[in-house]
Amino acid sequence: MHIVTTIAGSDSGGGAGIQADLKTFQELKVFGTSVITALTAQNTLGVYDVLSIDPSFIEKQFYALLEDFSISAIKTGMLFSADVIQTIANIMADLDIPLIIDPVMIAKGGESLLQQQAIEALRCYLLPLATVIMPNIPEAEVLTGKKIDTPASIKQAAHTLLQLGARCVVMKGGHLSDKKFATDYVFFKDGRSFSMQTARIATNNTHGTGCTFSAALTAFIGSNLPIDQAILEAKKFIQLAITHDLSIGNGYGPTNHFAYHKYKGFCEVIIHE
Ligand SMILES: Nc1ncnc2c1ncn2[C@@H]1O[C@H](COP(=O)(O)OP(=O)(O)O)[C@@H](O)[C@H]1O
Ligand SMILES: Cc1ncc(COP(=O)(O)O)c(N)n1
Repeated sequence: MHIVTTIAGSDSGGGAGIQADLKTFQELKVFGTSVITALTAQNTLGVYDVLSIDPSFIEKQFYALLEDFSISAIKTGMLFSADVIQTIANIMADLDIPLIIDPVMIAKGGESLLQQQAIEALRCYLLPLATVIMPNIPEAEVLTGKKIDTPASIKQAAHTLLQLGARCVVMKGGHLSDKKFATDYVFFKDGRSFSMQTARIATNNTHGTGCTFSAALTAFIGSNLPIDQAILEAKKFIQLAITHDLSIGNGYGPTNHFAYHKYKGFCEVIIHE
């Protein structure tokens, strides 16, 4: 049994954060463990409050896992503050475990999940430790300080993130204006790149898409799938979770974490090398 860890915030609404990650891990048959960085009072309508967890207690959670388990992959989601990022980075720097970073900044409803002062800490301390960083377009713009709206600017931003130390960048295209396709762009340190294109689904039920995608990638990497295959299967997982949405709640509803097993033979992803 492969054991993986999510370091993220709790979403009381169950569609994003720790809850989305553990549901995804369970579906992909890895044993999920967690380090909770913050609690949110949240549903599909919005984030009503955030309670940050003291970094010393975050450290205790992390060390408790490391003492007892052989962890095969770790992901980070909502980290909230510079202190938390520094704490996680200090521990991660001594480990030889693949790290998948979802640089969560803003919830779908517009509430901030990362303090402004934490952006520099993310860039300087955590990003250089990334096996894969998977920003959405607004997050990549914040991390690189450049507007991203053309294929050339996507490539340029990915290269900036690779130069900062990440080994692979998955630029998620959900926020691009393409009405027909949802395209993600993958770039590796060795110069290789490819894109993955799926049909764009007309739905507001996209709460937790980034969390679910990065949790699926963590599960596949933690199960020793080669990285290209892990990224492709994770894209299928999120595409099916969006396609077969659940219509839960009255706002931006969650994705369907059950869909992959039922429909995985029926997901077309167009790859461009
Ligand atoms: N309407 C949609 N239809 C299909 N895939 C989507 C849709 N919106 C987002 N995605 C996909 O979901 C994943 C998360 O994308 P994105 O929305 O860019 O990130 P985030 O959830 O972090 O804001 C990506 O693989 C993206 O292509
Ligand atoms: C605790 C927590 N973590 C992350 C997100 C981002 O979710 P989304 O993928 O919808 O941007 C969230 N809303 N809440």
